[in-house]
Amino acid sequence: MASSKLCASRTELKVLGPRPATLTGRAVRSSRVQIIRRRSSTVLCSVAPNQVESPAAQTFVADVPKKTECFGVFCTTYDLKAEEETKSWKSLINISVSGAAGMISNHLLFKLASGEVFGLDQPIALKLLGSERSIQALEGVAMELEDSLYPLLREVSIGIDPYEVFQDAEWALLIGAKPRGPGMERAGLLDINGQIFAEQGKALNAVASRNVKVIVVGNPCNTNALICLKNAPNIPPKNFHALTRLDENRAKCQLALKAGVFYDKVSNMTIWGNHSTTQVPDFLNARIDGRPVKEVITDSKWLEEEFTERVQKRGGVLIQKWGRSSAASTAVSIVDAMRSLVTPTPEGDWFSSGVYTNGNPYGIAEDIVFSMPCRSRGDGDYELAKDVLIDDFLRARLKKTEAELLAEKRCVAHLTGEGNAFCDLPEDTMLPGEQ
Ligand SMILES: NC(=O)C1=CN([C@@H]2O[C@H](COP(=O)(O)OP(=O)(O)OC[C@H]3O[C@@H](n4cnc5c(N)ncnc54)[C@H](OP(=O)(O)O)[C@@H]3O)[C@@H](O)[C@H]2O)C=CC1
Ligand SMILES: O=C([O-])CC(=O)C(=O)O
Repeated sequence: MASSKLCASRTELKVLGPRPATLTGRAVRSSRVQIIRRRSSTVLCSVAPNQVESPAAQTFVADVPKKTECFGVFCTTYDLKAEEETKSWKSLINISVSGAAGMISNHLLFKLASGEVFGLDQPIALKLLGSERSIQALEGVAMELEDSLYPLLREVSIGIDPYEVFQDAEWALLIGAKPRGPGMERAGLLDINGQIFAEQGKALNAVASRNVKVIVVGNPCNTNALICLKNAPNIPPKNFHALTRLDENRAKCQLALKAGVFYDKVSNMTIWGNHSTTQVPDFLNARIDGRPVKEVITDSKWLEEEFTERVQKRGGVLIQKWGRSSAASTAVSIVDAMRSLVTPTPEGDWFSSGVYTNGNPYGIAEDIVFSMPCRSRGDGDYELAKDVLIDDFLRARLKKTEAELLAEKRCVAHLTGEGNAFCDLPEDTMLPGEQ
């Protein structure tokens, strides 16, 4: 049962729906209870016993609705067990998405709603986070979701307060972030976006499911994920991921092209390190048709130089051609990343994800978010892959991307609760999409 935080105006409280019913064994849900409109601009929130008040809640003054609201057709009350088709469905899961009015989300939300990640017996609720800047656009997104008539999409709500939108989230897909503009140093981007992810980490810590799985997409995603998890001490750090699956997919495609095979023949593809141009696509451990890549592609110079750089800079080349950054393929890779956590990894294979380093077997520095090879039993959790080779070439590359992440970490110490920031980035390295 989705809970709702009762947030009312000082002068008037208008509940447009019935209170939520808690029926043992029956999945009756009512989103309508979440619609509480206010007439005055000063808002006071009365917090239900199991809920936490947003720090900003008492002082918020704006015309934009702050309260997360169910949208249109998704405000109807329904009983998931009432009809034959839905009787066998699993209980609904809550997915919160930030940057929901952005380009990546515009692909991703429709994939989630279609059942691509969780299957055709898994109803979902989408809780969309926007901002005052994007709230109108977000309504447009919600209208398109309405018009798509997805059977599995049972609830959609929109809001601008992470403390509302992340309530009971079982998945949090953190996509919204300020893009790096002309002349902006990476350090500046780290600080601006880091503040967004510190705030969202606090909100997740306060109101999300204790077992929420968090995938950070907004760049610089590794360090944003580190900031987020440090601000969410009540959620296991292992639950946080930085998206490097797009890089993995890009690397598989390049190897397939070079080997003259279809990309489903490429396995064991690790992206190590940072989602930046220091990332390391690992051709030592990857396989083509079950054979080590180096046996199939004997051109070492191509592997060490051209392949590596192509993957590292793929995003930038795409922006040059397309005039905007990868949105569709990023959305696909988010679906891949989620599916990899909820379905068992095929025997002998693995997938890449930026995860918290805490006792890793590869000699990577601890206490950063570093992309590594992972395997899952399909229960949402993962373990690091064993049987991974590391030679001198790979070790040197790992050290470079590790140094970058350690420097990024020092740059955001003020946001992770580790003292004063000291920003000495080794060089102003780029995001994959930057020129
Ligand atoms: N890890 C990966 O593999 C990849 C990561 N990315 C990253 O994903 C993120 C989103 O990309 P995409 O959807 O294309 O981006 P969009 O430009 O479409 O923006 C997404 C959302 O970010 C928020 N945003 C935009 N501008 C600002 C701003 N000036 N300040 C604060 N927030 C802002 C907005 O949400 P709102 O106003 O609602 O807050 C916006 O809807 C970017 O950081 C991008 O670099 C992209 C591709 C791959
Ligand atoms: O730099 C960006 O915004 C895009 C990006 O991460 C990528 O294409 O990998």
